[in-house]
Order: sequence, then structure tokens, then C-alpha cells
Amino acid sequence: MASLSIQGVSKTFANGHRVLDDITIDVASGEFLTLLGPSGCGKTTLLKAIAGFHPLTSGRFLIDGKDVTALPPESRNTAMCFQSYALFPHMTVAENILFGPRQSGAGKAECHARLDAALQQVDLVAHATKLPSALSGGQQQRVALARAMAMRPGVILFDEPLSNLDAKLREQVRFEIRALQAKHGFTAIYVTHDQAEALAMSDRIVVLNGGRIEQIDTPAAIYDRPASRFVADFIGAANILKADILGLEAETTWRVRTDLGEFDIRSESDPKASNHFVCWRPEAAEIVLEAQTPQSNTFQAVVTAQAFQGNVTDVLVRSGKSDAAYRIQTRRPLTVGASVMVRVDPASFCFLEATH
Ligand SMILES: Nc1ncnc2c1ncn2[C@@H]1O[C@H](COP(=O)(O)OP(=O)(O)OP(=O)(O)O)[C@@H](O)[C@H]1O
Repeated sequence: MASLSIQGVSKTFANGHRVLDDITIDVASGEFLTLLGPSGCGKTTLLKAIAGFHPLTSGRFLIDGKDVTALPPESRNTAMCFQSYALFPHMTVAENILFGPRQSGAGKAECHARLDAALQQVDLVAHATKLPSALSGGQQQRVALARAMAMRPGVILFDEPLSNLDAKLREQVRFEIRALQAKHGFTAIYVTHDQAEALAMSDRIVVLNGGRIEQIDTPAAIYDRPASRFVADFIGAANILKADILGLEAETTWRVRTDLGEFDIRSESDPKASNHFVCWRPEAAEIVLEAQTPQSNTFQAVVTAQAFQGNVTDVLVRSGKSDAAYRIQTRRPLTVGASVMVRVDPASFCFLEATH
């Protein structure tokens, strides 16, 4: 495994389109880092640039401290694992896995040692002599991973590797890739636009938007403390409100005014001048019965729709104070048209950067 340092990387294509704008990320050795963002945000361009397939407009890449920016792909200590598997259809599983080590000039004994290890790592020993067409989608994906691992790279670059698999298999292979990565300790850079995949697999997530970094953080921090409006909206469901900051109520508690009334918000860090929005996640709100004594941080609303999800019910509510609908999750049975009080815990709110 190897560390990867991405330093001030920008990429403008010949048509003048600036696709990456001053990206700086330090990836630790053995880390699983995911690049997440909407279509066209530059994830694949960054991955291919790391691999050496796109020359940079500016910036550099260091792998284990060595500047690889000018090196060709085969000399960078990286291997790619693609969404289309990119297996050679006329070669057996074993031949597909052997292809890279042979090309790189490894000796016969070394090639076969790597083949045996890779087949065992992805549990495909019994399928070594089959053609890819005789394997399931999940098995083909494992061959693609074995082929990358047989290169013994410090960094494996994954380009949406699970997007051709059905939902159930995606979840299974997700666990398999993470377990292999933990066991064999390669550094992983993983591109996806699937937020559930990113949250489930990553040590850290980089949220990209329009070629720029919106936030780099652990999955829990990205979900619980989204830094910007874009991140709150893109990952999970979020209720976002415009807010005027009225002042400090207590040591870490701020009073804000929103369309739904005034609320207290607990925040360890001071809101910046640009924090004109606050948000909370649907599961952070609690429905309190109107008959109960009035509580702070509540707003009155009417249930306008609900959808049973099994473990919870998604509820849409509207308040007379604003035109917007707000999303709440509850286990309490409700009826459409019911009048409810909704409470949002001060610690469940977060301030958002409005600048992005
Ligand atoms: N060779 C190229 N020349 C010009 N523009 C390009 C080239 N390759 C990609 N782009 C543009 O760069 C932008 C980013 O593309 P990229 O493939 O990196 O996005 P992405 O985030 O991986 O999206 P997706 O999830 O759809 O694959 C897009 O607007 C794309 O059209």
C-alpha cells in the first residue's frame, strides 16, 4: 500500500472546459477514499489523471512521496478497476489475471504466484479456466478486482465498479471489496455517484461539485455535519431553512430566526458570516402531541402525505408559516390532515455554508 498526495491539481480540456479546479487531498497509506458527486463533477477525470491517462494543466501527484506526475501509467504503482470490468472475452479468468503481471515483465514463477494469490483472495480458484462469459456479473467484477490486485499496486483506482450489478449483488460486493481492502491493505480511490455506497465503504469521502471540493470528511461527519447546502442536499434527505442569526444564547447555543419561527441551535464552532442556512435530517425531528406542555424548538404543522417504509414512515408536513414541505421520519402512526407539533433538537441542527 502507498500514500497518495494530490497537490493543487487542475485540468482544463482542449475545448477550454475546466473540469478540475485546484484539488488538494492527502490520502493515507491503506485508506479507502471515495470521490462522490453528481454526473459531470469531474470524478472520473480525477481518477484517470491519477492513473496517468490525463495530463494535468497544473498541480502534481506524489505516490509514497515520489512525484509521479510525469510518469506513464504503467510506472505509477497504480491499477484501475473499471465499471465495465474490461475483461478480455477470449481469455480465461487465469489469463485475464496473468495479463498485467506478464506485461510488466514479471517472471513465470512470480506471475503464477500472483495468480494463485489473487484467485484465492477473491475466491475464484474453481473458476480459473472459465471464460468471463461463463461467470455471473458479480464473479466478473471479482476477476476485474483480482486482475488489479495481481499488479501488486500501492493504489487501486475504482471507477464505479459496481454500477453494472443489480441492487442485491451491489451490496454484497461492496462488503467483499471493503473486506479485501482491509485484509490486504491496498490504498483505494473509489469513484461513485451512489451515496449509499460511499457512506458504507469509505474511510473518508470527498464530495465534488463542478470540479471543486465541497467537503472532505468521514461518512458520519459528512452526514451529520454537512458543510454546505450542496452537501446537505446531495447526501441523504435534508430540511434546509434560510436563517438569520440573532445571537448567542448560551456558550455554544445560537438563536436563529427562520420561516418556521425561532430556534436554538447547538454548534461547537461559531457560524460564519456566510451561514445563512441551517438544516436538519428527517430522522432528527420528533413529533410531540399537541396536548403535551409546550416545548421549545417546535413548530406547528399539518401532515400532508406519508409513505410507510417498513422500519419507519416518511412524513411530509407543511406549516402555515412557509410554503415549503418538510420531511420527517417517525414510527408513530399518523393520518394525513392531522395537526402535529414537530420538535428539532438544538444539537440536530447544523449551520451550512451558503457560498457554494
Ligand atoms: N476528453 C474530454 N474533453 C472535454 N471534456 C471532457 C473530456 N472528458 C470529460 N470531459 C467533461 O468533463 C466533465 C467531467 O467529466 P467526468 O467524466 O470526470 O465526470 P464524472 O463526475 O465522472 O461524471 P459521471 O458520473 O457521469 O461519470 C464533463 O462535463 C465531461 O463532459
